[in-house]
Amino acid sequence: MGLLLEDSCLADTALLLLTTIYLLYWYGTCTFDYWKKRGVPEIKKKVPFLGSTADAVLFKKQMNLCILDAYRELEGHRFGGLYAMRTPALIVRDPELIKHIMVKDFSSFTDNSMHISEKNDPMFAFNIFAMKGDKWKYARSKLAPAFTTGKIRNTFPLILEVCNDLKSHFSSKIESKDNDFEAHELAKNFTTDVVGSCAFGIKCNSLSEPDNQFRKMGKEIMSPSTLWRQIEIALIFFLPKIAELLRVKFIAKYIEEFFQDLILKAFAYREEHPEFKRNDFINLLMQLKKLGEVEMDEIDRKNQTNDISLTASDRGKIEFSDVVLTAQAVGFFLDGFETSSMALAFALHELAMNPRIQENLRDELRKSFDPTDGCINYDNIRGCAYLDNILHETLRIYTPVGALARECTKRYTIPDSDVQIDIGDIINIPIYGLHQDPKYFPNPEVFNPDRFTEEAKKTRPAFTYLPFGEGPRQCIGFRFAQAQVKAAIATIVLNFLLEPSEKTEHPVVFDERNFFPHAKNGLHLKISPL
Ligand code: HEM
Repeated sequence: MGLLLEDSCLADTALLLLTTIYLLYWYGTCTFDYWKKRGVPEIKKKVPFLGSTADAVLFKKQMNLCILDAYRELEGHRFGGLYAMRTPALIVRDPELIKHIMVKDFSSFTDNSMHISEKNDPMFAFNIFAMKGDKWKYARSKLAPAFTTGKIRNTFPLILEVCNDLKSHFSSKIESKDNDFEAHELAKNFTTDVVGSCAFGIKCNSLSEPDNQFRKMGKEIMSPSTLWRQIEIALIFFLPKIAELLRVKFIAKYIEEFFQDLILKAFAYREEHPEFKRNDFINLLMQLKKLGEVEMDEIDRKNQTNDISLTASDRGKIEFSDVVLTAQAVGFFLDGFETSSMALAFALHELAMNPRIQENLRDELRKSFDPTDGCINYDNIRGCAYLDNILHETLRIYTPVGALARECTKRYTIPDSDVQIDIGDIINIPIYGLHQDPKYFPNPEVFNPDRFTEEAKKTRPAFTYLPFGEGPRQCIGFRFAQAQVKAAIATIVLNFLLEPSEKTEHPVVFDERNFFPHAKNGLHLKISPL
């Protein structure tokens, strides 16, 4: 009798276990026929729960390389399906179709696929990258005048101050015969100081004191130090509904408070001292707070770009409260910090690996800058075509944002097909795949800035080179990013010789544990006097 009871208990447990396994398996795979049902070709790899992104989620491959695999597998197709974990996404390969999605038919794809709660995580939710629909349009139209050529020109002297610190930093290293440096760490310290000065109005000296509080807080946002924070951030990106339910925040409370405090103190000081003038982002945020808009000068008006003229209705009107304003300054970390640091670090790496390119750049810089006043200024740096090409080629090979995920906001039929895209469907723009396609960039692994001469650009289709995205949602900070990265490169190349060190690894091996393309073993270089 006892044995019989035990047997039936075991059978019940086994049945329960099998049912649970079956249900879990069903849940982990039930979306995997989405593209097949629509007659869309798709990526073969579909791991339960992890979909086509299993290699990235399991840290087997860096995200950009996963994007490249998917892009290559769909060779010969204009578009195809993949599964970002369980979520179906349509990867679009055809540049003409990409143009439709990003520009011509933008009204069907106005949002990035990101769901962040304003209540729970305001500093991330009010970053315009995460904002949606009319609210995004309103915020973007109000913030765009803060990023014009004229505004960057005004801010440029602050960037140059940090460049001078960079020069002194290297000079004292050379003096003390410590010629080796890790380019990514250096670039992060440089970018932190630029963000501190230009966006928060403070001097943080991360180049000489890399352990300062501002640097530490910036680090916490983008590279959380504890495993628990890493899990929380993975939840926000991969399981946003659960993250919201658990009230997980991307910007942790203590970080939020730190930056909020800095901004409020800066506002208070400037209100008490109206004679204090500084051409930084705080100044522009204060205009937004007081006047409801950022003032535009004659040059801004003359060069009015698409994004400034974006007409926003009052339907999306938001109040530029202290939290919303702080979120814009924190955006320099969220959107601009990793991206710009990577661009600078990899550019230095390639210049060290390519002495002829470095020498040509030095020639161009020497001709462009007047050595008597020793001054780099915004206009002559913008006029350096070769420097521009070097930055573009760096962003092609080491694309910081390897793919974009847009959400369909209005039902759409793909031109020249009968495939319907429904509201909520995700569109993936495989930027890194395009940048590595030999059809557009022959010998894609070779660093060759001449791909970006005016003549060379004419030989390939538009929408095949997209490091800053395109259309109304294009990177709002692209001019600022280029200004700071170019100023740092020019400062270094004009004053020092860059060379590989004994520890340099080339080609770079990407760290599979990092969402962004980081060098697994660092970017070790050597600096010497000229
Ligand atoms: C090399 C550096 C940078 C790269 C490669 C980069 C790249 C990008 C890309 C690919 C996008 C998405 C564009 C799209 O959806 O079409 C983007 C958006 C954005 N970027 Fe950047 N970025 C850089 C630096 C910066 C900087 C310095 C800022 C300063 C605040 C910034 C602020 C933003 C913002 C706010 C958005 C969202 C725009 C919107 O959705 O309306 N970025 N960036």
